[in-house]
Amino acid sequence: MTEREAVVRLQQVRKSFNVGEPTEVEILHGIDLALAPGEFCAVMGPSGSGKSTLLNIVGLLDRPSSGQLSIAGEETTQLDDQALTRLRGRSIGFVFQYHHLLGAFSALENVMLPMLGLNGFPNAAMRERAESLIDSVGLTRWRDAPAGRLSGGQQQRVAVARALAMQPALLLADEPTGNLDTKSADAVFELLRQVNREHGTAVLFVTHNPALALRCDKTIEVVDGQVV
Ligand SMILES: Nc1ncnc2c1ncn2[C@@H]1O[C@H](COP(=O)(O)OP(=O)(O)OP(=O)(O)O)[C@@H](O)[C@H]1O
Repeated sequence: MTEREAVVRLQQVRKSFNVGEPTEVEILHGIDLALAPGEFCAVMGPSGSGKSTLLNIVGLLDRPSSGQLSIAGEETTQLDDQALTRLRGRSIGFVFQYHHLLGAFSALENVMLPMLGLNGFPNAAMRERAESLIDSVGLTRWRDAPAGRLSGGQQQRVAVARALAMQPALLLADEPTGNLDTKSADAVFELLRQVNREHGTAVLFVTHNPALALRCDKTIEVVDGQVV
C-alpha cells in the first residue's frame, strides 16, 4: 500500500509527555501502522498501554513527538494548527465512549452541528442530509427529541450519525460501546460495520471486548506503547 492509498499511515511515531520539568515519559515507542480505505481495524491492549494516545494522534488532536503521520494521503507533521483542523474536519469523524452530545439540542440538531462550519447558518441541504443520517441510524422517531432524553444506546447512535456528518474517510471510535449494555453495544457495533460497508469508511475501533474484535477485518494490539 503506497502512502497515497492508505487512509492512515504512521511511521516510527513516538509520543512523549512532560510530566513536570525536566521529566519526560515516552508513551508510544515507534509505532508503524497502515490502514487501507474501507478497512475496519480493532485496537486492543491493556489499560494504560497507549491506545487513546494513539487515537488522539491519528485524529490530529495531538502531535507526535517524532515520526511521520499521513492522513488521506497528506503528510501532517509539517502542517500548522489551522491546516490540521481543516484536514481533521474533512477527513475524520470521532465517536467516544462518552458521546459528548449537547443534551438540550435535538438529535437532528446535534447531527447538523459539524456541518455549520464557520458562518454557523444551517440550510435546507444540511437539514436534509442530517435527516437521512438520523434515519440511517434508526432514530427517525426520535429526531426532534432532546438528545439528553435518549437512552445510552440511542445517544451513541446519534454520535455515530454526527461523526458521519462530513462524510469522513476515517472514523475513530474510542471504546464507543464500553459504556453500554451488551445488546446496545452489539447494535452500535453493527451500525459501525454497516457504515463501514455502505460508505467504505475506514474505522479504528478501540475495544476491550475480544468478541467484537473478532468481527473486525483485523486487530492490532498495543502493549506498552508498541504495536505487537
Ligand atoms: N497528557 C498526558 N500527560 C502525561 N501522561 C499521559 C498523558 N496522556 C496519557 N498519559 C499516560 O499515557 C499512558 C497511556 O494512556 P492511554 O490513555 O493512551 O492508555 P489506554 O491504552 O487508552 O488506556 P485505557 O484502556 O485505560 O483507556 C498512561 O500511563 C497515561 O497516564
